[in-house]
Amino acid sequence: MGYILAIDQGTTSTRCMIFDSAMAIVASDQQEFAQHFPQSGWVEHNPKDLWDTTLATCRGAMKRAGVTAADITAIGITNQRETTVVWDKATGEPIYNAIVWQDRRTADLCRDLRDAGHEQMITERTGLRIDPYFSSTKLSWILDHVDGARARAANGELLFGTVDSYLIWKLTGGAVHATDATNAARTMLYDIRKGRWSKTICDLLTIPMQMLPEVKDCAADFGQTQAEHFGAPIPICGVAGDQQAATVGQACFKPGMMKSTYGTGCFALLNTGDTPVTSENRLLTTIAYQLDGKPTFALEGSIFVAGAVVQWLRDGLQVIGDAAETQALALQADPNQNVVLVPAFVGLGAPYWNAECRGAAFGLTRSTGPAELAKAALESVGYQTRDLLDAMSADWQASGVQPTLRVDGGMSESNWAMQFLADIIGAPVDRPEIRETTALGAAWLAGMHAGIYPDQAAFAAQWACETEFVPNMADAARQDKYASWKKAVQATMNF
Ligand SMILES: Nc1ncnc2c1ncn2[C@@H]1O[C@H](COP(=O)(O)OP(=O)(O)O)[C@@H](O)[C@H]1O
Ligand SMILES: O=P(O)(O)OC[C@H](O)CO
Repeated sequence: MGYILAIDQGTTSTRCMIFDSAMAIVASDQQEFAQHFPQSGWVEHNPKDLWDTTLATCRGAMKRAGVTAADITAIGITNQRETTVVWDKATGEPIYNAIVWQDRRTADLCRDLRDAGHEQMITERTGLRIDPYFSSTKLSWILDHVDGARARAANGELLFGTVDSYLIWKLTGGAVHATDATNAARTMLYDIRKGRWSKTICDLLTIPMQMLPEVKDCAADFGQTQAEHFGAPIPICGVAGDQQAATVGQACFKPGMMKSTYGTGCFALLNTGDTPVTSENRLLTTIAYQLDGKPTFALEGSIFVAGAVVQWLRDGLQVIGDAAETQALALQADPNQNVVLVPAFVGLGAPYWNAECRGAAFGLTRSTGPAELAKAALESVGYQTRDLLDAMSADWQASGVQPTLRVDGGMSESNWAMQFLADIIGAPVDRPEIRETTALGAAWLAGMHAGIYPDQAAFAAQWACETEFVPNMADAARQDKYASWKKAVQATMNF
């Protein structure tokens, strides 16, 4: 006993990490899986891949750690959010691929909902904007496009879930159909103030409420895994969407604390305490975590393309062989070229919310090469974060945002990108010693619920900074560079 297994089911890979009783990582395993792009702007995953990689990485990590199910006290699950799965209640078989959070296929349906005047009602309840990003219109699309699905759903034959729900269902052998409040808050079907599914929105989208999972706290009993998966049952005691798990893992427990995670996309969450703050600046209001029945709220800025721009340099343009090469390239770039890259590959998220525009590069010359493009790619992530932080400060002026930004995720490994981030936001950027904050957050939720990990205050006291990036750019240069970015974004949206 004494180990916690954290499953981190992300957009491009599934990871499993085993933490010991002191919350140190003793082993991990990771598997990538296929991304499917059936049409422009569409992104799907095969749910079988999500499940298979979950099982394989859990077993792999257990083997590496030399532990059996009997050694594991509890499982914590964290997941790519919003991604939508619908499956047959009797067989557990999905009726369609998982529609991924990045997928824009429901842009028209979202426009229709806005044009019909539903945005205010939906935002008041869910804290979200009407956008294809969230689960509800993806669910509606599946019910409309899979033969007979609406009727079967109405008949109680189909279940809906975000990826956490689907994995819980599979792990427990269909015994538990549940999610946690943070994942529910991303569906655009959940009333974050009342803490229950919104009948009004379900009726509007003709979604039978019986297909929705039960909503629990982030630290709660989510059932036990079937013995056949890992050799003996293991209780599932913690669940949170990946960005919320990172907020927990970064110990952003006090109002005003903020983290930004740089994976495929970038997601900044600002803890606003027990009050859901309505954004005047096109940010989202969401649940940061829910413990003992009490939600803590956050303002969230979601950027769809962060590390993905580096993947594009590697896989699309093939100008780098590995993500880490961008750092050396950025250092070699000609400082006199002002290349601005707007990576709107799937439109733009916060604070622009433009589903239709696509990416653009400005300031290209004949001597622009991989170095300048790599630099512009890393800079684009800093600029997008600045957009979010400006919006957060404007929304939360009275209470005050703490000046330091805690960062994590794959791209936070890049010292160059993190230094540029500090420069362009004009505030310190703190990178923690434990970079696997998402898995750590899920592990802590599970371990705390199981009674083997410290309470919130003691956990927060353990957070340790590895590097603080201090701003080192003249104000005038910062203003000039950011002004170029704003012009480039406008031009991209006008194109
Ligand atoms: N050293 C690096 N410099 C720049 N980008 C990086 C670096 N290492 C990883 N990345 C980017 O970070 C992303 C992977 O981060 P990760 O947190 O694993 O993402 P996800 O959970 O979304 O799959 C990739 O998009 C990759 O391009
Ligand atoms: O898989 P990630 O880490 O890119 O996170 C995806 C987000 O949860 C989408 O909202």
